[in-house]
Amino acid sequence: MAAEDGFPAERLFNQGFSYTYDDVICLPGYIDFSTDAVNLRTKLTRNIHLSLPCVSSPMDTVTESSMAVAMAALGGIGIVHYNNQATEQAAFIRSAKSRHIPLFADLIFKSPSDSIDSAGEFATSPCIFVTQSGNSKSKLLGVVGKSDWEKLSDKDAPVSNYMFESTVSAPSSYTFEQAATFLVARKLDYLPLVSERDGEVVDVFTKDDVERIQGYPALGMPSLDKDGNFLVGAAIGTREEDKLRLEQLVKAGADVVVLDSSQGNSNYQIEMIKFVKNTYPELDVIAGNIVTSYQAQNLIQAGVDALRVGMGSGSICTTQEVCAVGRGQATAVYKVSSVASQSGVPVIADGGISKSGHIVKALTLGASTVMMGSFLAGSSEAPGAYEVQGGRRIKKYRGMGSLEAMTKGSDARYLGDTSKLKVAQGVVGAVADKGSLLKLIPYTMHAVKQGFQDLGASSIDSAHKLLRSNELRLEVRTGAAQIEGGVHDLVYYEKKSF
Ligand SMILES: NC(=O)C1=CN([C@@H]2O[C@H](COP(=O)(O)OP(=O)(O)OC[C@H]3O[C@@H](n4cnc5c(N)ncnc54)[C@H](O)[C@@H]3O)[C@@H](O)[C@H]2O)C=CC1
Ligand SMILES: O=c1[nH]c(=O)c2[nH+]cn([C@@H]3O[C@H](COP(=O)(O)O)[C@@H](O)[C@H]3O)c2[nH]1
Ligand SMILES: [K+]
Repeated sequence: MAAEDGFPAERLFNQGFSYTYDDVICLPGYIDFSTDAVNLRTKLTRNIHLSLPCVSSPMDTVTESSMAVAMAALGGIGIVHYNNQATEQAAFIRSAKSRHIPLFADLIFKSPSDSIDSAGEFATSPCIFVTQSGNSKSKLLGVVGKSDWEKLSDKDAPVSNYMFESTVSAPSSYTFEQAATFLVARKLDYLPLVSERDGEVVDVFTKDDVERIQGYPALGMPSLDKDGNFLVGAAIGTREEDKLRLEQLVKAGADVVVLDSSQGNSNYQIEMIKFVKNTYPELDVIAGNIVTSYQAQNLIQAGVDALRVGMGSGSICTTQEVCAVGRGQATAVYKVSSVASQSGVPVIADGGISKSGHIVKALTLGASTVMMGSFLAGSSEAPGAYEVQGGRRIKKYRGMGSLEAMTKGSDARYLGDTSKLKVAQGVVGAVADKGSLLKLIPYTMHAVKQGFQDLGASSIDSAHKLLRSNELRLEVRTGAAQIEGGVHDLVYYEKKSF
């Protein structure tokens, strides 16, 4: 029996302090396996398994179709936001479910009689597709490549005059490897991927994409539904109209629904959980957000399949300042998961993740997955374009409770209902460019595996066993210990993570 050292979680988190990830530190355990032997396979909900514990947040600057596709391709999942009309949210889900490759081309369509005004029209795609309707909802007639258009003498001519009609395409069911082989073998610059069902162009795959994706770490096991399509989640609210919204989302193929509120322990959520469970018994429901055991018990009793934990911990959140309600995220995750684990309900640690070490702590303190907003919002798969500010590439990131997001939401959801008083619980800001998720997530997960190895946990389950058996030992870091734990006393340094 080893000498008593450090505190077990149940003692550390019962002293009346609200701790966040940075306040606590895990003491190392015993290593008898390699980093590569660490398996991060986990559960999002009672019935949904993921090969990575990563979830993207339902925010309008984080998760639309490109994010959902990339997250699922990596083995995590994206939750599509609902700050829009139900038809738009359903379209994001349909689009993500129709893809098999983590690409993010923003396709441009023209009808045969349209012309192309400027090279700027090719900004997001190397080619422009021509269909009868001028949108994706009809069969592909031809393609115009940017370099071909630039060589034209009469640029005002309708595209039908010069489009390339016998375009080579591949079925949208192709995997990355199949499509890459096809493109390389035929020496193509780009390859449209076309739905076998109706001939619609689902995506376009370029030579650059092949090279880019081949330069990233190998994709792990993707998150797929029973038909082999990517798993995609969707968020909704708890109002009457959200029931109608949900009907459209389920038709579009949503695999799981998140009831998105800042304080989930309400009659509105409990009623909605019951409605969803009665109407769609096959659909898993994630409720929240919550931070206490009491809140957890209520939602578990109502029949939730997972709990989303975090109130005011998010990078853009001002809830604790405005409402004086919430909890330090480490305490919240530990307390909720202690109750939820007794009923087999997985916990999603939502908000406050800015480093791989935070992910290690969240999972070690009982969470099965982490949900991230700011960590992912600077990736190329997040919605919106990059801007350059002070020589840095940045992307906009905003809270869903910011005035700006609420105004947009009310316009879309409540058809311009501006009569309600709105008080912000979030801010509008920006985050730094992080490149593609296809690189960011594998490196981050490798760092998490290194943390697990140090702890002596070869899986998320074994980390939870160490926690519950009190073998996991923790301590609170003083302010000085936190400074010591970071980089210090250097005149100059460059921090490059991978
Ligand atoms: N995790 C966090 O710390 C926080 C997250 N947020 C995010 O901001 C967004 C908005 O959050 P909330 O303001 O909590 O949204 P919400 O729509 O759940 O709640 C807004 C207000 O409407 C009320 N309400 C909900 N359903 C109702 C019904 N059926 N009938 C009557 N009243 C009803 C609620 O009680 C609340 O007062 C969400 O995306 C949320 O995730 C906002 C603040 C904190
Ligand atoms: O108090 C809040 N006001 C807001 O406007 C807001 N918008 C999002 N969220 C929550 O923050 C989480 C993302 O946090 P991170 O950027 O730290 O990952 C998200 O997943 C949400 O739980 C909000 N909280
Ligand atoms: K905060």
